[in-house]
Amino acid sequence: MNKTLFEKIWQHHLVQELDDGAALIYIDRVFLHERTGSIALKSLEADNREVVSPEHVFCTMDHIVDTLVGRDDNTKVPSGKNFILATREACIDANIKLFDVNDPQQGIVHVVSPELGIVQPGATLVCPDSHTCSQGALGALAWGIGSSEAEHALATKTLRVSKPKTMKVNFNGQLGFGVTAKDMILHLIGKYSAAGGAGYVIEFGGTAVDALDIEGRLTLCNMAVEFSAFTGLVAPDNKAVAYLEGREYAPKGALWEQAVIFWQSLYSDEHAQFDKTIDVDCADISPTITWGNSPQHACAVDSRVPHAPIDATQNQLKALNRAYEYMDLPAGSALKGLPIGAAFIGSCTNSRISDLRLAAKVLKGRKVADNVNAICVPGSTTVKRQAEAEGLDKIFIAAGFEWREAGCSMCFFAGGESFGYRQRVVTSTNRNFESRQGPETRSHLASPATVAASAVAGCIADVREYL
Ligand SMILES: CC(C)[C@H](C(=O)O)[C@@H](O)C(=O)O
Ligand code: SF4
Repeated sequence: MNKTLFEKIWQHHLVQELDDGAALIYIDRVFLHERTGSIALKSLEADNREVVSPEHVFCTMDHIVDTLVGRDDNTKVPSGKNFILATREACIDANIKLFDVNDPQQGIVHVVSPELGIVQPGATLVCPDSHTCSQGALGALAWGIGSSEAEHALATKTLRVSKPKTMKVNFNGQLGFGVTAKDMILHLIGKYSAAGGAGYVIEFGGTAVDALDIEGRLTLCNMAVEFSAFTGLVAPDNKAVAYLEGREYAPKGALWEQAVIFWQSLYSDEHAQFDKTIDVDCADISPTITWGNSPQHACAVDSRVPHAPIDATQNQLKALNRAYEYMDLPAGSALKGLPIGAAFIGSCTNSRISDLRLAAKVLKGRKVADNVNAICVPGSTTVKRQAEAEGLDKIFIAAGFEWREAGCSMCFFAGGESFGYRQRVVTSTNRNFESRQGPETRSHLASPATVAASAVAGCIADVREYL
């Protein structure tokens, strides 16, 4: 007894302890995408190995696929089409379920998997993509791997894993007005650094996490990897059960009843020991935005770019000076009111229906400022259709947003499109690394509500003034 949720899932999947402290872990599901999945499948084929259990493998076109309306297999990025064609062919050969370019269920892997009930509480799921941690929101052990590990998982349904330490992060109290799951995770990383979770699997809990809906928990877990964690997860509760019921790949009938009973055993026991615990008081969290070139450069939207701490090391000083220079924002600059050139709502962090509803609430009856290139890319075709059924597309378009097809799009320059040289972008994505959204783009990570408010204002804005 007295096990953490992670320990329970680990024990259920332990095939064998290995000599060096690592373990062989059983893998329930593998999800692939055209950027890295095609490489794993091709290499498996070259080695004359087979996908051992194709019914547990899924693949989607999200990273390179174009998101312009009327798209086909052609892409903005040279050679992108080859990835799409190779992925399609490999999935057909291996008999893998593919959510192809114009499939009604296509979308970003971490949006599609929960949406279709492919990820489930207590399961292990891997994908050669770092934001697989998102899917821990449903109480699964889901983590990002490399292409060669994906090959191993495809061929053997197992993976060699070094056991992570355990961390509990409690978000206590209630979220303030205008504060979302995105602000929670940016605040955490801003306070404890982008390396704060290194070596740990993090269970998120506390009253504010209990109060989040599943989509908010997906956003929270999405950025566990930006905290350097092995992955993040949330214990499945009644909301998780209700969320999964009736979804296409969720169990049905008697299997559903059995699954729910099992899922109800998935929580950390009262006296379970974590290697580390962090308590966050939600009263301290404001709408949060990043100012620099790392997700740890996060601060309240109504604050100023921080000065280097007096005890900063030479390396820290160097990194801070680079961030000030790259972002063209000296220490002490106010964030609110800083003019922007673009606004992006999308990505596996914040492109679900609740994100679009929230942004539409801000945009309704308002117009995007002149000179702001505003783009909304729904996370999946299902989200897009749902938004259209609710009339949200009309609100986005009337405000001056471009309304796109689903995919990773401009979260990641690999899609071949960019916001332009040194453009300042307020973005609902998860990475603000240098040139992430195009050559020397200056990305400010924030919630979709803050992105919408900033698009309207033409500068970084405090969403509380727009709700
Ligand atoms: C291309 C892919 C491997 C990459 C990742 O692993 O995260 C991408 O999704 C990203 O967000 O940078
Ligand atoms: S939306 Fe962005 S962060 Fe998410 S998987 Fe795609 S490229 Fe990676």
